[in-house]
Amino acid sequence: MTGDNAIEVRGLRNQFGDHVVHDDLDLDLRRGEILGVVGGSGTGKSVLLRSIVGLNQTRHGDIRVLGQNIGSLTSAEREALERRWGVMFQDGALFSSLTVRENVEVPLRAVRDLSDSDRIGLAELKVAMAGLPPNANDKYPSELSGGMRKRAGLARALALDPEILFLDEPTAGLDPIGADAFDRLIVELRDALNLSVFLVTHDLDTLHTCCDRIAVLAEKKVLATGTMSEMLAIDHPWVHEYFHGPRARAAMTPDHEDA
Ligand SMILES: Nc1ncnc2c1ncn2[C@@H]1O[C@H](COP(=O)(O)OP(=O)(O)OP(=O)(O)O)[C@@H](O)[C@H]1O
Repeated sequence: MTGDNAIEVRGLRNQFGDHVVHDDLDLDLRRGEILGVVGGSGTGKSVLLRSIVGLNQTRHGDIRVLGQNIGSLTSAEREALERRWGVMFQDGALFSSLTVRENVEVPLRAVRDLSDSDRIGLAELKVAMAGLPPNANDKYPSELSGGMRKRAGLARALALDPEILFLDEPTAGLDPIGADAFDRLIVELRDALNLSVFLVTHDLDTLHTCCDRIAVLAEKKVLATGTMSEMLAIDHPWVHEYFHGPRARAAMTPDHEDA
């Protein structure tokens, strides 16, 4: 593990029955970068995210997060490490019976010696940082638009001042203007909070707007990592189709970037 990497995955194998999803997969997330993780449907992007945050039992391979091997932690060490990352799942994964502020308060309740008023104040701060108006605090998830629910999920992921932010398809289902605003927010938050961001996406615009590097999942491993211009030079059928196809060309046009 080098000090420059927030996450190091080595030799990861994930298998469900006889279906091998990952085989000998290596991946690094450098500190302070936004890494876009892309790949065809079913290539195991979500399984990879879930393996790193310990929601998927991995039989083979090493996963080190912030210098610690997640396979060999005591439950107290694991709990302490979990407080150093935040996860925003695709659907926001909010508790429907809690308001937005109460949802963000959930992880804060694990912090000892935090008074009720400080907890509420911190939760409201995170809601504002995620770009929601003050009146969103008292709303229930069912009263929010899809984009607002994603921002509420983001606020909860930021609750404990994480060092690493995991985002699973953050712009899926958003209209282009909402998606663009969300992409810019991710970059602003990374810059302001010095986050390292692991971002699973299908969205080429997000790759252009946000990501410092891209990791392509194919053939059960990370087939390539690099910048967008490095991706454009890769001679692999899926990679070429993805980065040179009609949607890629649209995402790269200057008019589109200025929109
Ligand atoms: N708990 C599980 N049990 C059995 N198979 C699973 C489980 N979780 C994931 N899989 C399988 O692992 C493969 C990878 O799933 P995953 O959701 O990671 O793909 P993905 O790359 O995120 O796809 P998409 O882009 O469509 O969201 C799929 O074939 C899926 O059916």
